[in-house]
Amino acid sequence: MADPILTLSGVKTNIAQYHILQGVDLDVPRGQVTMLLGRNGVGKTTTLRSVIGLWRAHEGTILFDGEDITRRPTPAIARMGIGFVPEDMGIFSDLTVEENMTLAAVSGPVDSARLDWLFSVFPPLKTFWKGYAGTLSGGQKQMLCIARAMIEERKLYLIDEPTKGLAPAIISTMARALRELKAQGASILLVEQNFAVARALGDGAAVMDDGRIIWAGAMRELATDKDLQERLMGLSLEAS
Ligand SMILES: Nc1ncnc2c1ncn2[C@@H]1O[C@H](COP(=O)(O)OP(=O)(O)OP(=O)(O)O)[C@@H](O)[C@H]1O
Repeated sequence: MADPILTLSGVKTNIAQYHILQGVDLDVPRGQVTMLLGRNGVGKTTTLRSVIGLWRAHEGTILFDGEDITRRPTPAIARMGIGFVPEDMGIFSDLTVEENMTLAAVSGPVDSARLDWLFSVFPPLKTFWKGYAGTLSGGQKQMLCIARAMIEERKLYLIDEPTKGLAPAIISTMARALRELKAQGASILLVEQNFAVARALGDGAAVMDDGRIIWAGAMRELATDKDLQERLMGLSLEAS
């Protein structure tokens, strides 16, 4: 692949005594949306957390934009241009939406043009700007979580199950936001269980099983091949 933005080679990550990642090889192309798929518990979240340094890979290498980030501390990795949206959202309930967003802008004051763009994609953030994040609905909290990662331009976004438990209208809002992010030139690695969303947004897909990538290719190839889906994930994604 020509010059991927992120490359994992033979990444092994242990959590306590468990060998969770058992040699992950993955290329994330520049300017594309790559879907990380697979059954529950196969290591998708652990892969994202290993990239950003919240778990430490004990073997293998992780290259971001040509630089080895395998042993760098998380803040240094983030500063190089990686935004991370964790599955548990990680917002501050006791702070306002404004305070949550301001804290997320680590390199200086919030850029007003970027904020206007985020308000246009996530209108409730403008409506509840002075409200406490803890009082937002589940969907609004997820918008805030993603908007925090987007408040500054990043080269790569790692996003863990952004549509989990959300209503269809909010899923559409999320999808639009991610499309706009990609249109701005960002690369995205997205864990997504909702295959309709994965198919609509993904350029490429990588499927994990048991701590390894067992298939990688074009999303359209996976989306049109039910046998492949069943073989890779043991179920028809069309049905999910
Ligand atoms: N803090 C932890 N302590 C012990 N085991 C953990 C911990 N976090 C994750 N694991 C285990 O690591 C394995 C991979 O988990 P991970 O969250 O990466 O999977 P996943 O593919 O993202 O699954 P899901 O779709 O359910 O989030 C699972 O067996 C899980 O139980």
